[in-house]
Amino acid sequence: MSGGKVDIKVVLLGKAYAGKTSLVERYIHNRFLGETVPYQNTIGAAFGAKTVTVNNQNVVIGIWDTAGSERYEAMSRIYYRGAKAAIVCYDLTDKSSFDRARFWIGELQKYEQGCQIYLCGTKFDIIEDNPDLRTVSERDAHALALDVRGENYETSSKTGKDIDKIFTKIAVDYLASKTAHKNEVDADIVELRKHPKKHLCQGCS
Ligand SMILES: Nc1nc2c(ncn2[C@@H]2O[C@H](COP(=O)(O)OP(=O)(O)OP(=O)(O)O)[C@@H](O)[C@H]2O)c(=O)[nH]1
Repeated sequence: MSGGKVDIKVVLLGKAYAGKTSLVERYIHNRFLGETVPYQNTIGAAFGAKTVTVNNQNVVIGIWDTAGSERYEAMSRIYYRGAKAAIVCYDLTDKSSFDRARFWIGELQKYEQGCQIYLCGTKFDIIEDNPDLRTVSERDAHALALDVRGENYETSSKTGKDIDKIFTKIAVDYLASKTAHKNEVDADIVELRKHPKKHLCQGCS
C-alpha cells in the first residue's frame, strides 16, 4: 500500500427518475429496492461514500446524489462544485432524459472544467428484456461522450451491470491524472534547478 488515502468527490446529475439514487444504492449497499420500495424523489441531495483500493492505494469515493427535479436545479449546481468526476445519468427508456444529460454536460463544460464526465445510460435490464423500449442508441450516447472526452456506460441497478466498473474507472482515471500532474510539477522543479537565474527578477541583480 502506498500509504495515506486519496479522496475523490463524485457528483451524480440527471433528470428526475433517471435512476441516480438506485445507482448509488447498488454501488454502496449492493442492493436494489425498486421492487419493494416505491419511487421517492430525492430532495436537495444525498451523500454516501465508499472506500476502494486501486493500484495499492486507498481511495475514498464521496458521492453526491443530486435531485433530478428541475425545482432543485440551482441546488444541484452547488453540489458539482469541485467535483473531480460527474456521472451524468440518462434513462435508456426515456429520450427526454438524454436531452437533460446534454444540459448537465453543457453546465459542467462551462463551469467545472476540471470535472471528468462519465455518461451513464441506466435501466439496461429493461431494454435487455424488451429491446423495443430503447430510446437512446448506443451510437448517439457514445458520440456525445466522445465530444466531451468522456465515456459512456450502460448500467442496471437491478442486476448490478457495470456499476462497480464505472466507479473503479473514476478512481483509476483520477489517480492517473494526479500522477501526471505530479510528474509535470517534478519536471518544472528540475527545470527550475537547472536554470535558477531564469526565474529571478529581471534587473534585480
Ligand atoms: N428496472 C430498473 N428500474 C430502475 C433502475 N434504476 C432505477 N430504477 C427505477 O426507476 C425509478 C427512479 O429511480 P431513482 O433511482 O429513484 O431515480 P433518481 O434519478 O434518483 O430520481 P430523483 O431522485 O427524482 O432525481 C425507481 O422506481 C427505481 O426503482 C434499473 O436499473 N432498472
